[in-house]
Amino acid sequence: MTVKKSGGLADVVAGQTSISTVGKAGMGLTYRGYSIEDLAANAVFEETAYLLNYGKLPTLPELQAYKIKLRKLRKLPAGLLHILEQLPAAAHPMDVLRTGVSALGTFEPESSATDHHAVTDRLLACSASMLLYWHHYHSQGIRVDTESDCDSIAEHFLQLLHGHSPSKLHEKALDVSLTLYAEHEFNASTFAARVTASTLSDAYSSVTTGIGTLRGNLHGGANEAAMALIEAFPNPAKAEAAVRHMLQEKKLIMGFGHRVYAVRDPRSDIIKRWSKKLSDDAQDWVLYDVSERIEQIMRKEKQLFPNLDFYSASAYRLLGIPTSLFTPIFVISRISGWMAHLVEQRSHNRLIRPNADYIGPETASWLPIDHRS
Ligand SMILES: CC(=O)SCCNC(=O)CCNC(=O)[C@H](O)C(C)(C)COP(=O)(O)OP(=O)(O)OC[C@H]1O[C@@H](n2cnc3c(N)ncnc32)[C@H](O)[C@@H]1OP(=O)(O)O
Ligand SMILES: O=C([O-])CC(=O)C(=O)O
Repeated sequence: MTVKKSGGLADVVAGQTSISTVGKAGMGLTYRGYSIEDLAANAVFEETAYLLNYGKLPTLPELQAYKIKLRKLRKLPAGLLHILEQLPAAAHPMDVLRTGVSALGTFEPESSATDHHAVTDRLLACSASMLLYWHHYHSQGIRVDTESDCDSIAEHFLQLLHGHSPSKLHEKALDVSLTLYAEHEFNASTFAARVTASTLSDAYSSVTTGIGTLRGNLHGGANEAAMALIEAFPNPAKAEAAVRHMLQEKKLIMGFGHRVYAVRDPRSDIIKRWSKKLSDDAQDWVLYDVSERIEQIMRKEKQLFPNLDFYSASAYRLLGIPTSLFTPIFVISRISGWMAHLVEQRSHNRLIRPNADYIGPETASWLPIDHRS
């Protein structure tokens, strides 16, 4: 008999949501009722973010207006540029984004006069600007202009990173990835962001909470950890030997397993196909072949499947993205989900404050300081 592990709020229903379904038999992953497969195949990320935050798919004029609105919000305040310049070159980009979002909240605080959509739009539009302004300033001493006419967030990101327009294939690959990462019910970072919202805190605080929670390797940080693993191997045979050894040593293989999904993460199949397409385009299959071999071993030895983070790693590398920017891309996308949850939490708010089972010492008699050893 398998004994189920306790703890970590596993299997606890902590509230209701109408934003997405995760792991519901017969439904799969949906955002506001639309399947992730349909969204990845047909929607652009801005359409997905609109759906999550406005509760319906935009019409063509609404989508065009939304994209234009986001395009105009890419410029950063001078004070924030100054702060980004002061951050260390060795900082992790997740810390840079966490600090950047927090700082933006001081320059453009959410007030009763500002609706939450304004914060969502601003953060969606300018988080790539923050990240890549800091990146170029510290890696090359260049102050990049973060304003651009790029049509999409994906194009804006890749153009700012590489200094030239991405191919349509590259833009679409990143765009699909943003849609896949946008929302996932009560995952750890969203739940943490909702806890913050439940105290009636501001939207920047919720998003900052989300970033801090996403950063760890058991959550968003797994895409960077998966890359470190995959790129350590020159071929599938070496990967197989090393992963078998890691499993014997009871090590975690990042990018595998999931708290809610039991047999597959539906997003993984989609990003895996994009990883293959990008490998074919580059005529370079090493990362893909190594990844597939690791997937085979994990299925065979542990009955574990890749989650979204695993094939995102090779896909991002094929887009020429440095590993330390992988989890920040997750942030750029997940802002849409965090903000949709903040609004949902606020719409019927009650402070989130569970109980704990006390397992500490019985009442102790007070010990004066000179009696302590
Ligand atoms: C987009 C996302 O955030 S998806 C998640 C990204 N995170 C990762 O990929 C990190 C690697 N994966 C994991 O650590 C886990 O699978 C989690 C954190 C995602 C889920 O954790 P939990 O639901 O608590 O699963 P739990 O840790 O109890 O795993 C059950 C068993 O499978 C094993 N297991 C789970 N995932 C892995 C893995 N990736 N590699 C090796 N073994 C694993 C555990 O060691 C555990 O074995 P045990 O019962 O012998 O101790
Ligand atoms: O749902 C989870 O626990 C983690 C995850 O896949 C996500 O946040 O996308």
